[in-house]
Amino acid sequence: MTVISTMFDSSKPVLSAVASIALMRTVTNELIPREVLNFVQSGLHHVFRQFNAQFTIVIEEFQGMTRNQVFEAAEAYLGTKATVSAERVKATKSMEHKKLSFNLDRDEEVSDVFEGVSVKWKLICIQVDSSRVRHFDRGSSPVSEIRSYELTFHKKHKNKIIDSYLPYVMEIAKQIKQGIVTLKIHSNEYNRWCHDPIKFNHPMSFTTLAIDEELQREIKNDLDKFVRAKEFYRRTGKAWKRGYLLYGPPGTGKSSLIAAMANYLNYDIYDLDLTNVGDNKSLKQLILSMSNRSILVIEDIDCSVKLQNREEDEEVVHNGHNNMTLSGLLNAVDGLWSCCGEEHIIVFTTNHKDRLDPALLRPGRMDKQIHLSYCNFSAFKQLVVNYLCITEHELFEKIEVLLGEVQVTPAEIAEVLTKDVDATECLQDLIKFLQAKKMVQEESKREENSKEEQDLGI
Ligand SMILES: Nc1ncnc2c1ncn2[C@@H]1O[C@H](COP(=O)(O)OP(=O)(O)OP(=O)(O)O)[C@@H](O)[C@H]1O
Ligand SMILES: [Mg+2]
Repeated sequence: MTVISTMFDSSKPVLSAVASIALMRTVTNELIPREVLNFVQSGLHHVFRQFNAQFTIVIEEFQGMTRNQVFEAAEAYLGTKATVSAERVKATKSMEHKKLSFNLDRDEEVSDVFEGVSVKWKLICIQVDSSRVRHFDRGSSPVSEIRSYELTFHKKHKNKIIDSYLPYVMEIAKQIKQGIVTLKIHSNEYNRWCHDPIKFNHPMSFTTLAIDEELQREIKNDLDKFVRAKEFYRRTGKAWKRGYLLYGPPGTGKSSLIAAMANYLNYDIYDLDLTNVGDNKSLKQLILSMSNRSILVIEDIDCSVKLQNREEDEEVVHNGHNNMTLSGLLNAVDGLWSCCGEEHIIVFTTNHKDRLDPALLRPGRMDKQIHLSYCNFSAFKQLVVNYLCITEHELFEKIEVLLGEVQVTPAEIAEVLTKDVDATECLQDLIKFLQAKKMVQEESKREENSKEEQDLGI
């Protein structure tokens, strides 16, 4: 008994351990058969090897004064796991977030499995004298604890964890962040963006947008490719931006498509009113102050300021208070994109593509030109789902024929479909509306033809 108490004498841990091992060896060598001893020893050896085979990555919250992005990502990612496997979590919700979020509490552990590999996360918090802490939390108040995550796993999976798991955590965190942050729409007040952007609550999405199915698929694929192409843009030295020109008659869904794009990508919108911009320098400032992952929208580019005629650029174009030029616009846009800012989409809209200066349409400037046209049957069916909640009706056949003969915008159809609560009555009204429109369009076509014939002297 005396020996055992010496063994655990904490003042002499090394000597005690050596003494106890020697004693145990003597005792066991005499009492336990050699084979059993070998077996036990190899088992213990295996256990120790297993124990030592753990590898730990420490992810500190701050790198100097800036917050470590890996820590932020881990925090968001583990928030989704915490309620499942931790025993104590913290719940938070701020004004700008839609949902509750959960975080690990101090010293809590969460396990995770990635492609068959088990890992363990632990939040370590060390209390420190706040006067000695050199970094600040987001609200700029001194923090009194240093936080870090420890990510532990078997050594043999080191490459997989570093090359695949951590990038996966970063990606998931990004998606989570997108899901909880509400979108904003910024508008310019003369030469600067308003301080208080408005919450962007437009319900339009690619599910409710009534455009041709094929076109919709094409646009979504294009956006997906753009978002995934960071590496491509970096490798090719191109700025990570994409320009869209949306053109078509009023009421065909250009603004609705912009809303659907913003909701799809979770990008803020910067709605730039060019008539409100003083000069080229202010325009450049406005574009430079946009945040990453956002859509710059310039609606009705053909009529917002007098930019159509490039020759006039040589002189300054005066539009009331506006001293802005087309070259100014193009330079601001290209200048920004070639040096700073990431994941920017710019959308110009117009009802009259033919009135635009070719410089605006040059390849590389507008990467994609999207024609939003009159309503076809596939777009009509989407509108009916939106407004009447039906997918089939006996009157559809008749409407399909009429839609092939009449130029009608989704906005016009939407208006008719909201007039009545009864689906059949709405569709009957729509048929009447389309028939009347058909007559008017045929009449004006006849007039046009006879005018042409007169001009040609037939
Ligand atoms: N393709 C569409 N899908 C669903 N709704 C549409 C569509 N097009 C138009 N609408 C309906 O019509 C309204 C007006 O459409 P929107 O403002 O998108 O047209 P626009 O092409 O931007 O017109 P403008 O050229 O006058 O700016 C929308 O609020 C929406 O209710
Ligand atoms: Mg519009």
